[in-house]
Amino acid sequence: MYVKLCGLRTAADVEVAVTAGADAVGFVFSTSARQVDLDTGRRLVREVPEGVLTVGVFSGVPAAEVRRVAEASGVGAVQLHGEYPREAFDEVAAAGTRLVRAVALIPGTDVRVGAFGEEMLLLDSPVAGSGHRWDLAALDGARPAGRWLLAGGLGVANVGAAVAQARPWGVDVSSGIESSRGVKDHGLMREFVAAARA
Ligand SMILES: O=C(O)c1ccccc1N[C@@H]1O[C@H](COP(=O)(O)O)[C@@H](O)[C@H]1O
Repeated sequence: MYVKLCGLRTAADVEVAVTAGADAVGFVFSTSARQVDLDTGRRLVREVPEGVLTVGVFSGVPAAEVRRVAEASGVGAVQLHGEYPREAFDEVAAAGTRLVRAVALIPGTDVRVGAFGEEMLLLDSPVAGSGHRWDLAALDGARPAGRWLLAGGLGVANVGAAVAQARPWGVDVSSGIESSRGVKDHGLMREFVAAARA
């Protein structure tokens, strides 16, 4: 079970995520209570050992700016949420990063992994980073194949059941590992990684 912990903002967050065994760590560069500026993001990326994927998370940021921040911060991957067209993915890919496409599972959504050139698909609630759950029954008949991550309102108490029902390749979490909005709870981070893999 691939585990990504998102919305990290401090060196201590990064250290806990890495020692807990996260496969990927996310830094939000767009407007959010979890937003990090470029200098902070660059510094945190340097704290992450090789083997753990660093992901820059963006929503509503023009592709050219995403590419600039991705290059300047040194993230290994970019996660794009929302209405980005295929051309935006191509433009960001030119920075040499890996790509994660984040979408909500609503009618008409293309849920083929790689359809926009991405390596991983992330299925999330319609409001990214809100901690809202969504109806996993929507996956019936629309379950992607391959490298897709489940997100949206996951936490220590529900990740096991969610994984059993959705059968994702991996999971991603932000709100569920916080003590208050934007503040990571290091105990919950460790417990979440263990629970996701239990
Ligand atoms: O966390 C944010 O503030 C955020 C902002 C902009 C785009 C994505 C964001 N977070 C992503 O939301 C999902 C799930 O979050 P949650 O566990 O429901 O809080 C996760 O992929 C985050 O990367």
